[in-house]
Amino acid sequence: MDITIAESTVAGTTQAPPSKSYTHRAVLAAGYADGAVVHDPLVSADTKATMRAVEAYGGSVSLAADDSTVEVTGFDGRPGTPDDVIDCANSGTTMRLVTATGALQDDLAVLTGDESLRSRPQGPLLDAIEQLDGDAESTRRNGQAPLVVGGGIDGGAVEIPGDVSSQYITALLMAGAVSPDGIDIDLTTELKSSPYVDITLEVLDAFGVEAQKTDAGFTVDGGQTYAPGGDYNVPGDFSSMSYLLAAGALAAEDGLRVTSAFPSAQGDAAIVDILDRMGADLDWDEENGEITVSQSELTGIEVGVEDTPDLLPTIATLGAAADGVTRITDAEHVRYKETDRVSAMVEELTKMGAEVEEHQDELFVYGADSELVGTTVEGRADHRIIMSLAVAGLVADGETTVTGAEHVDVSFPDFFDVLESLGAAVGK
Ligand SMILES: O=C(O)C1=C[C@@H](OP(=O)(O)O)[C@@H](O)[C@H](O)C1
Ligand SMILES: C=C(OP(=O)(O)O)C(=O)O
Repeated sequence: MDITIAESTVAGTTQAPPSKSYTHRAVLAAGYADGAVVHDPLVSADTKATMRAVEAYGGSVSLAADDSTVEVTGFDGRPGTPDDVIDCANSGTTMRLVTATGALQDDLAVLTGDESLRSRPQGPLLDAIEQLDGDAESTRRNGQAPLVVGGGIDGGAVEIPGDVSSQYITALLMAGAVSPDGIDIDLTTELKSSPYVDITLEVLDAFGVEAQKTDAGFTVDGGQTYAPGGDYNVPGDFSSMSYLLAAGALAAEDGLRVTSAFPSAQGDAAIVDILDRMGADLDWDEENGEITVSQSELTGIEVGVEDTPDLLPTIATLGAAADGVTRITDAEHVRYKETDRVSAMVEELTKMGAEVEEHQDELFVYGADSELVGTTVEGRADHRIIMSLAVAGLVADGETTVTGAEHVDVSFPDFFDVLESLGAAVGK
């Protein structure tokens, strides 16, 4: 489905969607427990993949008709052998987290996903499972899915790089807690995306599971039980909020208010500081979870995205509409996402008339001396590329067409309805 956005303004109040990262973890933690009710879950293509995986390992998942809760009956620390292949669809988080679950059962589990997911790196996690004497294979022996895992790991010590994906660490911590011996993780390189491990520690703590940072990495004791029968509330998603706030900073002449913006472990809350540094007129009422932002003259800044990879597309769009140079550094791991998002943003913003320069781990966006121009841009079946380009479309001259817009269902299924309800000129 192609979507067109014409140059337009936004105004009003909107609620941020629930956090994808917290929903994945809460649903899986409930699976590791004997069950829990997750309130305000994100119901999206990616989180549904995690729900399917919990069912494949022997849990059951029941979503309220209005999506307000998901009731999980867990497999209580002992995943069963799946009856069928687990389809993780487009979700890296699902694949990584439930690969480690699969290593806990004695038989074999097979995990696959869509073309994008089958091109993403899984090798370091497979190596880690092998270090724990589990079975872990890439069927094509290229470190990518389809994967086959099993072997009933007991736990132990692993060495793993930290600069490919933090999701490997999350996966090992969540599974390690119910392994007999626990898992000690020694990071062989610097950890990127580290706030996502903080989110994991926060969710584990809420389920009564202890895991810690160590000098070398992280550790989790084995033989723990995920607390049964609890209720878990999912906070709003700051990565999703970044598109709304960027839309506000670029196109809300009369201001835009975003609710469900309470502080949490999410690194992507950095979008508030980034917009502030770029000169946006913005206020975060942390107590009431509300951010207000108005259209502002933005200036380019330098931002490192080592902890906030999912913000790169949003920042690139903001940079293209700002004056001066925006330099986005520490971005190499952003190439391992649904698409290579560094190249994707360079190529698509260039089509819109922006001047962008790509390096292996950074990118320079030279602020628009002339206005961005509407044209057809490829969404590349990547939700974050689609949403960022749609926001750029709000300030581009004429009409911008974004291809494959239905892929926003991965993290923000009603993104275009929300944009339209705020007054943007969206054509479906
Ligand atoms: O654990 C998570 O919920 C996530 C971790 C990050 O990935 P990496 O750790 O692979 O950078 C992030 O990009 C992804 O959208 C969600
Ligand atoms: C990279 C992302 O998610 P995942 O790794 O779960 O596919 C994302 O949501 O931007």
